Amino acid sequence: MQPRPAFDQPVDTRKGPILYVEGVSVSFDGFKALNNLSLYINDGELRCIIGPNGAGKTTMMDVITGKTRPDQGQVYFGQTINLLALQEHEIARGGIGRKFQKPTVLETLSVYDNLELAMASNKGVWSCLLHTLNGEQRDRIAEVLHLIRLTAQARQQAGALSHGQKQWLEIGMLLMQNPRILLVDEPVAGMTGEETERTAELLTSLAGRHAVIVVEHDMAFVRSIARTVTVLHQGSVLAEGSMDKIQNDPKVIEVYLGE
Ligand SMILES: Nc1ncnc2c1ncn2[C@@H]1O[C@H](COP(=O)(O)OP(=O)(O)OP(=O)(O)O)[C@@H](O)[C@H]1O
Repeated sequence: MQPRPAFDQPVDTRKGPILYVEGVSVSFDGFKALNNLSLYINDGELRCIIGPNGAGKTTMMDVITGKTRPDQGQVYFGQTINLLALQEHEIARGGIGRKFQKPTVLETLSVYDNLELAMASNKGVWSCLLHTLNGEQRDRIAEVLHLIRLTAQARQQAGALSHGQKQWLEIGMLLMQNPRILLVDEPVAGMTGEETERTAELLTSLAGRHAVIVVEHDMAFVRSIARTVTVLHQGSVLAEGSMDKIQNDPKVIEVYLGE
């Protein structure tokens, strides 16, 4: 039940970065949603991406995950794996997981069954649920339940979870595939203050074992988790650095005050 590797070579991160986005441009009817965008993410780092509406954040994630093909540029997973040569499902199975804003958990199944299914996304639902798990697989589910703080809810129907818990379950489902990179889109939208705090703890605990790229509008949340922040504007990187550096950057202040 291990995820099928999409690549026949290991991800080469010996130079540091696990993701290279270089000179990427995407046009929609002549409008440049991404304009010569270059961005490097180190293995295991937690990176926050911010930017005003329409800055290109979603388009950037679409390019990394193979949903949108750029007109120009290169995207590499480690030094050798050309993501632009792969299909969306190959990229997902090969180690780049994406969490969309809206949770897609199976509401009538238990939390546990959702995680079990996520471990074997290429098998049928029933063959997976009828299959007996081995010890290693059970350990992995227990480990992920603990990480996402849903051990006590393991046998509950996913539909009965709070909004925040559903978001964590979805992150857990991605973790079952052991991704090297996790892309997380607005993880705390609609969450309570306490859920937001727990999400910050969860995402920071994942960094190190996974590279985590978080796109988020909530600046207080970004401040609470960010080491390095990248600001996108008009499809390019406007500024990059620590939260303090970003907040005092006149270009960034202008873009945000101009909104
Ligand atoms: N399929 C599309 N067809 C035409 N224009 C598009 C398409 N997708 C995105 N755009 C345009 O490209 C620009 C960048 O959009 P994108 O969704 O990447 O920005 P964003 O930074 O994610 O914004 P938001 O914070 O509002 O989600 C926007 O002006 C958007 O209208």
